[in-house]
Amino acid sequence: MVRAVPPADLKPTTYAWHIRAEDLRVRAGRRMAVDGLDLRLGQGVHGLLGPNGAGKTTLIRALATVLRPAGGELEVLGRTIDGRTDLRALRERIGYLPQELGYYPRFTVREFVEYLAWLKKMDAREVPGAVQRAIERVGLAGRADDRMKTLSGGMLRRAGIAQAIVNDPDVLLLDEPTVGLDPAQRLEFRTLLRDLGARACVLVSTHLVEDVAASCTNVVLVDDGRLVFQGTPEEVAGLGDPLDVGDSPIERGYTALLARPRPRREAGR
Ligand SMILES: Nc1ncnc2c1ncn2[C@@H]1O[C@H](COP(=O)(O)OP(=O)(O)OP(=O)(O)O)[C@@H](O)[C@H]1O
Repeated sequence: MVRAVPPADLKPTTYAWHIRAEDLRVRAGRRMAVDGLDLRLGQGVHGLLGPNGAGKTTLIRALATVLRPAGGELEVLGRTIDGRTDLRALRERIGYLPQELGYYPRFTVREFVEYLAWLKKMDAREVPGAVQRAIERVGLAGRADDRMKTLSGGMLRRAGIAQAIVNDPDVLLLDEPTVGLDPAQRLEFRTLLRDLGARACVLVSTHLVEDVAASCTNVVLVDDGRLVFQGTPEEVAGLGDPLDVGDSPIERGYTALLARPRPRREAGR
């Protein structure tokens, strides 16, 4: 059967921002976990910070087109994310590491990354080389032909990062990628992030404020489903004072930002 391609999918898309959200609302279960969020992100590495339950995972799932917005506007690579847009072509240009990675335990690392490359409709001739490169970039070349079920937690995280980057995405969404990585791997991951951010828009959620200081060009702080602050790590570091809780200037700045009084929500929102 020949599928009619909607005209919007044939049009070349131009966009000012890789990600643009206006008054975005996204439900997680029955809760409006993202509730009135405005955000504009371009190329670079954006560190997504916020306390537990702030809405980071829900935001990332909406950007990955897993969750559909309940209100407001969301555009990724110039495509509107709503119930009407065909998202297939867009998904092929997004890399996504979910907080909880699903995989077949009997797949090898190579098969796992190949499978995801296939789902992203990569050109079959390019797949073997792209898979090998992605596995090398996350430092798993020595385990490429081992089954997923034999990997440690940190190695699984790295396999997850490999599948997210295999298609050289324009938007890369990484939900807590450094969980389980040992200190040497975290340092290598910072270098990888900087490298990826040189051409793509990378959004990486983490609780490790120090990682953001070391590898991100931009800090995005959310709390209670809304954007609280967006700026450089240096700006965050400049906001703290010695009495704020934290072991480093950026940690103290982060604490100070979260403690700032914020406008109340309107009734009914
Ligand atoms: N499936 C769900 N059903 C109901 N509530 C949910 C569901 N998923 C998330 N929530 C709620 O939505 C809010 C935002 O959750 P989310 O996981 O997006 O936050 P987060 O910033 O990623 O948190 P963490 O740092 O703990 O991972 C929280 O109050 C959470 O309890």
